[in-house]
Amino acid sequence: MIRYLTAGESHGPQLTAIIEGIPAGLKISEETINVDLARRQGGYGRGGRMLIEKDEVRILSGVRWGESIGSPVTLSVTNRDWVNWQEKMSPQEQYRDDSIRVTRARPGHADLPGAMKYNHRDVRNILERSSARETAVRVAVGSVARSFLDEFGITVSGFVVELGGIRAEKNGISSERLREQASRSELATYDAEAEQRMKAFIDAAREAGDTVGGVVEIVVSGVPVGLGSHVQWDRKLDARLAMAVMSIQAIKGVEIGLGFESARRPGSQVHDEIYFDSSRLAGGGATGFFRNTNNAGGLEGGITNGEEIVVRAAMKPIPTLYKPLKSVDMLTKEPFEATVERSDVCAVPAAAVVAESVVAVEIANALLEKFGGDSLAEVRRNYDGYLEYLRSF
Ligand SMILES: Cc1cc2nc3c(=O)[nH]c(=O)nc-3n(C[C@H](O)[C@H](O)[C@H](O)COP(=O)(O)O)c2cc1C
Ligand SMILES: C=C(O[C@@H]1CC(C(=O)O)=C[C@@H](OP(=O)(O)O)[C@H]1O)C(=O)O
Repeated sequence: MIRYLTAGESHGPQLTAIIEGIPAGLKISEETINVDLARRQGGYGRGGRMLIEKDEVRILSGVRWGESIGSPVTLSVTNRDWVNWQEKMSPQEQYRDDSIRVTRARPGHADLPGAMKYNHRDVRNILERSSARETAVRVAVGSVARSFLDEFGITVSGFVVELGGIRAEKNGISSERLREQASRSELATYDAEAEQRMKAFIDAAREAGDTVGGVVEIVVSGVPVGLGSHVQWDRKLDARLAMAVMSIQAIKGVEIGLGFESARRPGSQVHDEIYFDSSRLAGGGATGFFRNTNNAGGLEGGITNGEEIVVRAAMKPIPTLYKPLKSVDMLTKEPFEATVERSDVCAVPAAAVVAESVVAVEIANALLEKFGGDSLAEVRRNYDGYLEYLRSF
């Protein structure tokens, strides 16, 4: 079972994660993690902060000579912007300066409920941690989970499928080609024509001082039948995926497979009919059972059914706008219009990478729960034994 915690403020010295439960013998490298960190930083529509940061991970424990040793893995990502905030974010009392308190709570942020809950008169004590800067180190954690999944031929891909009401069309293209096209896109989408219109939408929002949200889709390929369980609410893999994805800043909706659309259709147009073809087994497939549709998004009863897992998430528009929103000063109770120095206009492509990462952690966890072992070799033995059994089912 993988557990992890993150720590760190947006303008503090660094973000840190400690991951517990990575089996021994897994190849983990800073270079591999950095590829995912760079992917998260990219994407059309981001603001000035991304010009300052160049995220690179440091592995501080749990890895020796390129492989996990079974002890907790500590990862850290430096905040380059911290040099500009050393005194304002200092842990030392001598730097206290009440004149720089932030007392104007921004709508759509954790600012006001957080300040009220934690008895703060300075919103900075809330916003520093509620910021999505934290997702940098979550992506580093996800990257380790991905390396683990790679060992079992499981891939996790994220796409922007809708932005500003513009939908990306798959047009019958194979999953592999979709991934390839998305990897070349500034918006992590696979539809070049839709991408142009999406970019124009972002440009128009920026001009208008407004912001943009969208929908991301995460596809997990190569998952065996039988991860997750129907027997208890907190073992259902669909529930765990929903929680993980919903925990990402600004995500307001999660659906699996057809999701909300399934509520609009009759049952005959929703459920994926079951077929069997023994030649699939002869051809090296894991099982002879198959479906011609995947409206369930790879999950039935909280258990993987061997089809691709498909999770979609709705991201609200970035809450800090150049076009001011009304709010009230926490101390004076006077109304004001929230102003902003810098902010993203759109971070949907970044959210796709973050969602990939949190999904990867949940899938890795479900795999470890079923095939658990303290070393990669042990997990693999358990996995191979199960696959062997499945072929005879
Ligand atoms: C990758 C990413 C980047 C974000 N960038 C910004 C930003 O620049 N400005 C902003 O106001 N919110 C940004 N957000 C959203 C806020 O962090 C989020 O809306 C806020 O913390 C409130 O949390 P909630 O929307 O989950 O309720 C970003 C979110 C993500 C996932
Ligand atoms: C730093 C990141 O995203 C930040 C998330 C964020 C927020 O309020 O969530 C606000 C912005 O930070 P700042 O206020 O420093 O400009 C974004 O840049 C990042 O993704 O690495």
